[in-house]
Amino acid sequence: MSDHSTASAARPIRLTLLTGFLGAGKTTILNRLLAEPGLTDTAVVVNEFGEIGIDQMLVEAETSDGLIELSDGCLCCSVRGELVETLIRLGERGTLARVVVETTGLADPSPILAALMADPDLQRHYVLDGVVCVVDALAGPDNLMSRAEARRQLAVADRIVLTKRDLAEPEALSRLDALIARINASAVRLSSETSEMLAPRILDCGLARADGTLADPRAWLGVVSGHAPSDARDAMAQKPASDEDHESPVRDDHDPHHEHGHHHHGDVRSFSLRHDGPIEEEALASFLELLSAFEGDRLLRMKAVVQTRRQPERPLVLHGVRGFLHPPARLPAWPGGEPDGARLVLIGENLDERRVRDLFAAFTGGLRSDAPDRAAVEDNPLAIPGFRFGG
Ligand SMILES: Nc1nc2c(ncn2[C@@H]2O[C@H](COP(=O)(O)OP(=O)(O)OP(=O)(O)O)[C@@H](O)[C@H]2O)c(=O)[nH]1
Repeated sequence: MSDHSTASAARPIRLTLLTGFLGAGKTTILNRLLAEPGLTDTAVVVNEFGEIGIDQMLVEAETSDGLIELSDGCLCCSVRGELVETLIRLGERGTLARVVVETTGLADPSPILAALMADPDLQRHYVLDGVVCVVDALAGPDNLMSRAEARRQLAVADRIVLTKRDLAEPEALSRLDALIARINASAVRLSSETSEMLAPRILDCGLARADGTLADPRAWLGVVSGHAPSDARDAMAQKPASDEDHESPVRDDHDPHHEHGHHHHGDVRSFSLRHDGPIEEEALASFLELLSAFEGDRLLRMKAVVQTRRQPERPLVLHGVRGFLHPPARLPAWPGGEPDGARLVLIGENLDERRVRDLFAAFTGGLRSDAPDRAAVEDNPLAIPGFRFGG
């Protein structure tokens, strides 16, 4: 890591979360990233789970002055302790431009994301650049079918890097493709086999660009993408879940977090909501409030770009993890000058897609004949068929 004093103290540090199931190839990808030019003023935080030192030895020597290793167990369980303190300490140095946190293969990344959104000290120093999930093409399908952590890691990703394609049979690859499409259709996918540099393809994928400007929100949502071989162009047009889609739920048989109150036996999937034209600010706020109250625990991640009535020329950007909503941001203008209504991408575990769609329809005027209307919902949110208090 260079000790440049050029890094602006006022500019937030971009944080990348590098996740992926045990043995997926995270350290291999990290080593490759760090060998590429341009990763100056970067620190790497590695969490180990009972294997202290092993990954540190694997991460190449020239990065060692920027490598911090955590050792107090699973990152998702200790997130409010050592990781937060380490990140704050790094932030206070004032010289860093980027931090990459490699999670253990068993970590659920969403508490880490939620801490980033909820902790004022972290917010002062950091902006989330993105979540990169490494998926092993050989073991990936089985991991995704049987392990909740693997699904959660994939679900919250902005970028998915497929490794070990060289070892996988074509059938396994197409099974993996289908699982990824179901769990997270909007993330950009790429293969580690590429000879291209990885950094430009997996870093700087958040809304805040390195130069302080804002990226195209549609690319951030996964609506457009110039990178992926199987990008998310169609993700926004995904069909609503049908009963058929639930025929083979991906189940968790070995969730080690059951003692910590994490959900398991979950069906993790993504879907999107779309509204043409602007939405009233109050209606949006009410929708989000109810979404958070009733489905917050099951919402792993939500991203949205919304045209609102009072400032239709300035898109509102929303970013939520579980019950936490990042402070909404207004972009100066619509990319290309064309307002694009409202687009929301929701990724959840056991999320009731039908109820969320009904709720959205109730607040945006797109009512179906069998859905509650907005007045009824506002008078009595519990009137929504199937909603139970406390979700
Ligand atoms: N054939 C093949 N092997 C790979 C590929 N990527 C990684 N590996 C191998 O897979 C093994 C695990 O890779 P790591 O990078 O240590 O995986 P990890 O996700 O950091 O592992 P944990 O920290 O244990 O969760 C190593 O032996 C790598 O050399 C790939 O694309 N093809």
